[in-house]
Amino acid sequence: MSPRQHPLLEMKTKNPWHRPLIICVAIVFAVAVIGMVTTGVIQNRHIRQKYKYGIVLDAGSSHTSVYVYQWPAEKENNTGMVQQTHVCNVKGKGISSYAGSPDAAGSALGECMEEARSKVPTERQKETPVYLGATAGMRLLRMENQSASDQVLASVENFLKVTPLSYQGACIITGQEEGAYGWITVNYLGDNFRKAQRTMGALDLGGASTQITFVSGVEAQSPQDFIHFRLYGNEYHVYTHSFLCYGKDQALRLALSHRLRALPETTNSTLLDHCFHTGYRKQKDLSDVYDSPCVSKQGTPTGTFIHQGAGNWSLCHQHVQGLFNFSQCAKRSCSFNGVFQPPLQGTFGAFSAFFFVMNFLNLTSGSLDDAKQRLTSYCSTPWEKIQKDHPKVKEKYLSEYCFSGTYILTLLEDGYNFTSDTWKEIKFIKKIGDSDAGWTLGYMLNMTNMIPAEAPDRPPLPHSGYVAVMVLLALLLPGLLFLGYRLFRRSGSASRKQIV
Ligand SMILES: O=P(O)(O)OP(=O)(O)OP(=O)(O)OC[C@H]1O[C@@H](n2cnc3c(O)ncnc32)[C@H](O)[C@@H]1O
Ligand SMILES: [Ca+2]
Repeated sequence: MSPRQHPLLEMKTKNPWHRPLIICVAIVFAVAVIGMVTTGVIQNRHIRQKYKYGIVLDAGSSHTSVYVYQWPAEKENNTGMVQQTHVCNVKGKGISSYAGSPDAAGSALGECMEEARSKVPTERQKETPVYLGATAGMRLLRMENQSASDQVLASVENFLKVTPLSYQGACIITGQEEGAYGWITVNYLGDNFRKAQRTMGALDLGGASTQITFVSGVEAQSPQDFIHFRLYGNEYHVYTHSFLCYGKDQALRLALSHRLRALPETTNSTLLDHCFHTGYRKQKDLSDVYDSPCVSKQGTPTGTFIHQGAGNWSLCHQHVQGLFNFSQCAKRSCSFNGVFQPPLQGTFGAFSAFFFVMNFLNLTSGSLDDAKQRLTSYCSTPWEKIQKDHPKVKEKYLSEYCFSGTYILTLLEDGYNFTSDTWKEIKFIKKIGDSDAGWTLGYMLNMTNMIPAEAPDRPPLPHSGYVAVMVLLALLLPGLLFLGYRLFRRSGSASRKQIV
């Protein structure tokens, strides 16, 4: 009998797509696939990221900078999310220089505040916090003249209060806070907290103070030099010390005053300075040296002196060493001036003037001995050649690089106890990613509670992993159903064949 004549075999060769059940299953399957793809596309379409913003004013001794930060609105507590998007340097000197005309301190911030505001979308401005932190320049002014310092702070406060932003306050931060926030900044930017990896110490050299901060396993000898942090579920025992008057401008004043002491008290006497280049000669006011609580004086010195360079690094080094007291230490170990410092630990990020000066002198890499040799040759270069080689550099900075470089080497080696071996642990840095190394970011993270003490609980899979697994399973299931159906049919028809 031919297959055409047998009704059962005839049914077997019929096109299965004509069966209503198969058609239904195919339609449902197609709708499910289309639905899945559409949901995936809609769900993952590009959503315009919403950002939050924060502004911090760093009112330093030498100048004020305005920093704008931004971070994704829904990821506030994920570390590494805050980025610096803009910085504006306020024209003129630091706010402490307005002691004689405090009313002008606030309006001096105008241009930069306008620029910073323009970086924040209008609808976010009302909720954008603004903080001003003043550092060593204002600490010195407060020591000298509390009412002048209050008036300067009131002036900046009155100015910032009337901007459309959310003003949160202006204050003089302590040296310890300055050191700790600088340490938080470099480690936040290095993602060391979230990854629970070794932290980096922070070295900050300003105009009026300098800070050293690092994690130490040593028991606290002087509790005031230690801060305890619990960040992201990890404990940090951090040593920090700020040396007021040991920023590079105040150190230069101190050095000049030591040398002036040895001169006869006649006006316009010549001070021969080995930290300045031969050929450098300038008449300066005594008040520029003595007008600071960092410099001891009798009465109010007035008049002028001739500042003349003599370019000799080893003599300059000796003079600079004279600014520190290395002999007295009542604690187990000291940096200088009898200040406790535990043994150095780990790598260090050295920023602000540490970077400006060492970068100019090309000393950011190489050994300590190298640095000394190159500085010896730099300091002995005549002033005329230095000026010719660097016509675009500000004369004040240019004339001071020999002193500043020598001061930095002395502070790091004799002061903080870095050696030829540990020198390589110092990384001279300006920025990490797009953000400047400095205390301002750490300050804002702290004020806005953006680094939680505990790490937030996370689902075991990241979102993308979860979506991939679900899609894979969703595709696999109909496939398996179809395979099962085919197998079922095959075994069904085989048993029917046997019956036939
Ligand atoms: O922290 P405080 O002590 O309050 O001071 P500051 O915040 O004003 O200090 P900075 O780090 O801004 O600058 C440190 C010093 O470096 C100087 N400086 C800035 N840019 C420089 C450059 O390019 N070359 C050399 N020196 C520079 C500046 O005048 C200060 O004396
Ligand atoms: Ca500073």
